[in-house]
Amino acid sequence: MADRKEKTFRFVIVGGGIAGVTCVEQLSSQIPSADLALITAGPHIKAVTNYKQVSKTLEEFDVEEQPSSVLEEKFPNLTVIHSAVKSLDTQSHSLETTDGRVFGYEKLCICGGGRPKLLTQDNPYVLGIRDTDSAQEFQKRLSKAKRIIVVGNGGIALELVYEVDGCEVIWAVKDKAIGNTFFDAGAAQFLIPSLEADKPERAALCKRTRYTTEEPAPGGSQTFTADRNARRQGTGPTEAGSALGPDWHEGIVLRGAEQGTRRVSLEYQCEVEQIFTSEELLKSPQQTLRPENGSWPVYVQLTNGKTFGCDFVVSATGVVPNTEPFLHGNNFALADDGGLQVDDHMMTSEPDVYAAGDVCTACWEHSPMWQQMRLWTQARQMGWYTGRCMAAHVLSEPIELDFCFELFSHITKFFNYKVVLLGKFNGQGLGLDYELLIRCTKGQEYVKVVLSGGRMVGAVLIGDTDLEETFENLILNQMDLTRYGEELLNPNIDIEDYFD
Ligand SMILES: Cc1cc2nc3c(=O)[nH]c(=O)nc-3n(C[C@H](O)[C@H](O)[C@H](O)COP(=O)(O)OP(=O)(O)OC[C@H]3O[C@@H](n4cnc5c(N)ncnc54)[C@H](O)[C@@H]3O)c2cc1C
Ligand SMILES: NC(=O)C1=CN([C@@H]2O[C@H](COP(=O)(O)OP(=O)(O)OC[C@H]3O[C@@H](n4cnc5c(N)ncnc54)[C@H](O)[C@@H]3O)[C@@H](O)[C@H]2O)C=CC1
Repeated sequence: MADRKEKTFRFVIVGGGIAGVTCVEQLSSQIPSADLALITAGPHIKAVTNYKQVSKTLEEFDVEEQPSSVLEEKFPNLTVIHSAVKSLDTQSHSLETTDGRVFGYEKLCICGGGRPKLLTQDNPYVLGIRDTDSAQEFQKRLSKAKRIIVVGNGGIALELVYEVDGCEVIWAVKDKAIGNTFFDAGAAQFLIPSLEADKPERAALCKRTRYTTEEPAPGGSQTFTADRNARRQGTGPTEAGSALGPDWHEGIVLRGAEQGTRRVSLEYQCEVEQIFTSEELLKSPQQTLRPENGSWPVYVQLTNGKTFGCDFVVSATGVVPNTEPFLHGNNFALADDGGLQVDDHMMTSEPDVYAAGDVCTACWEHSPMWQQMRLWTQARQMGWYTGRCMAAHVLSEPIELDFCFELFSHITKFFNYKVVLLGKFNGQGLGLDYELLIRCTKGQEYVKVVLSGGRMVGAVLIGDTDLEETFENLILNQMDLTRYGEELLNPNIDIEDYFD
């Protein structure tokens, strides 16, 4: 491959998602004279706009899908190559794209993102949602559907069950409570009534730039219904490749074939046993497959013994890092979750190769209050820090792990509530060595504080609590809070004044 090199760049970044684009921006601003290439499979790039540092570690921003020319105009030394990398040879420092071109690099950063970890591959009735194309396919299939089954209990499932109208949703979760990747059973209990309530009108909700697509008890159950008439319009361009993100569903119509009602039925503590089509059902001995009445294109048998028919299944069961084209013939160390292992300078195990965002796994010794989650904010932070590391290395300057990796922090929205997560918000890694303080006002706020050895190590804030900055400080400064006891969450005390 080496002798076919068309050009050698000082820096090559693979992937036009948030991690890759932020890395490009950082490198270009630190070393404007450097020859730099962004190689990306998708036709558009994702750029961070309206970035706002909310507090020391909390950040908010919008994301815009942009033509790559915007980036090239901003950084004259940047070349954007729209093709997928199909192979990499770290020895000769070269890579080949699917259109047959070979490029060399001095330093490479892999930001290839992740792909949905589907329940099963190649089943046309099982969909995952990752990028604009898959969201569009979901929307198209939903518009003809009367019932779908959503499997998974993380971010995508939480968003879908709340947003989908005009279609019955059966939501199968492995756990005892909803939203296990983001919060505990108490918070789940606080949020559940929202599934019964009407959604606020759309216009009042939209805060960010939207993604747009073209219109086209073990075994226990719970059912929630709500009427809603809000309608949304969907127009605009399509793209393939980068992950969706905050508010992706606000620009598209998530409506099934029926009118009016949202109906979510929850199946707790169960997994998918098998998925079979109506033809397979007819061939099966009656005792094995016993779905409820009705005729459906596909049936799902759950481990709680129930079988449901539906139009299709959404597998919202996490992501796997997109490492495939980079591994063959190279010696990348992989983490247990399949991500490219990176050290505290975002370097992989191969020389001159860095990685950032969903594709990598942070393998340095983490700060006691930080953990990796494959989130938009972390993709931006990693892309930014990797750009700084790459620049520091070529300039022979020292660089230390960035402060953003001191404390895990995430702002998002579920069921139309603001949700802030800080530190070890679910007592992650603490075993039994922690206590919880909880304050909850139905329909208004849920505040949970995780204390270990009398010090605050994490928090979940749902609703407009206005506590995030104070709690962030208390976690960062590790003040002994023993003497304050439950007063810490006394709603009659202005906690900010308390700690001044
Ligand atoms: C439906 C959905 C909702 C989400 N909501 C939120 C949210 O509310 N908040 C939040 O924080 N996070 C959210 N996330 C997660 C967030 O979007 C991702 O963590 C983040 O975008 C990852 O960014 P990335 O740059 O690492 O990867 P990606 O955005 O996946 O970008 C990867 C890039 O690499 C390119 N690529 C891949 N393979 C190759 C190759 N071989 N050659 C060349 N280019 C290649 C792709 O085209 C793409 O441009 C959501 C994710 C999804 C799917
Ligand atoms: N508001 C936010 O911050 C949002 C973030 N995201 C991010 O996007 C990415 C993709 O989202 P998700 O697919 O929801 O991933 P996720 O990692 O958030 O959740 C995956 C869920 O699937 C469950 N699961 C895994 N395998 C399963 C199986 N075989 N059967 C049943 N359940 C299984 C897990 O227990 C977990 O509840 C994640 O990185 C997520 O953090 C997505 C939507 C919103």
